Amino acid sequence: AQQQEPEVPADFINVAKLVPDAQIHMAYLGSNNFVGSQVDGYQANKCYLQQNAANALVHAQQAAAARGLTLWIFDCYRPQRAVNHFMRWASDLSDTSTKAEYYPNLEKDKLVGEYIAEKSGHSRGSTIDLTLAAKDEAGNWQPLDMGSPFDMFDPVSNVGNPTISEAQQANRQLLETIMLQAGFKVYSMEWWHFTHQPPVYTDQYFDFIVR
Ligand SMILES: C[C@@H](N)C(=O)N[C@H](C)C(=O)O
Ligand SMILES: [Zn+2]
Repeated sequence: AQQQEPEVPADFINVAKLVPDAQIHMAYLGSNNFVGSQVDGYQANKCYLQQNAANALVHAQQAAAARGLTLWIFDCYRPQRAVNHFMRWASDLSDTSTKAEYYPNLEKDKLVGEYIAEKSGHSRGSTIDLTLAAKDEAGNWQPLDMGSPFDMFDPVSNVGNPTISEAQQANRQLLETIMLQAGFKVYSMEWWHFTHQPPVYTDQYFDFIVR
């Protein structure tokens, strides 16, 4: 008999329904990510979060909008099978095809732990990876310059890294302030990674497919 796929938990929300103006660009749905291919468990460009985190994100979007900006989302709930895919990728030290773009200064065997979690808050539904975006002259949203791209696994992505410009530091600070005021805490190693406080689930790792 075919195995049943887990359902979306009742208290998980499709964020686009609450925050329709946010830009959603789920990084692990396509191949433009550190794995270099579509990641297991992502089948749609949808951001799911646990209800409390989703409600809080409404406030973050309002604060961004008040400054003429919008939230630009890279990842939200992450199925455990995606994390398992990351771990398979990380253990294959012969595949370094994305090194130049995503971890130019670190060895691949140093990524799991500080930069990629084996048990991720994303799979508990209260964690989101995001940045801020502004409209360009043509009226298209463009991510602000944060001094390093999303998923650049490198000290330059650490919060408080002193080597980036003042403007880049100010952009990171603005993102952190907006998210902090909405109830999220930044992860010190990655300027884009925020967890809503207190997370509702602390040791449950969900595995429903994003579709
Ligand atoms: C992989 C990166 N986007 C990320 O979210 N890292 C943290 C540590 C995680 O995997 O939870
Ligand atoms: Zn993250």
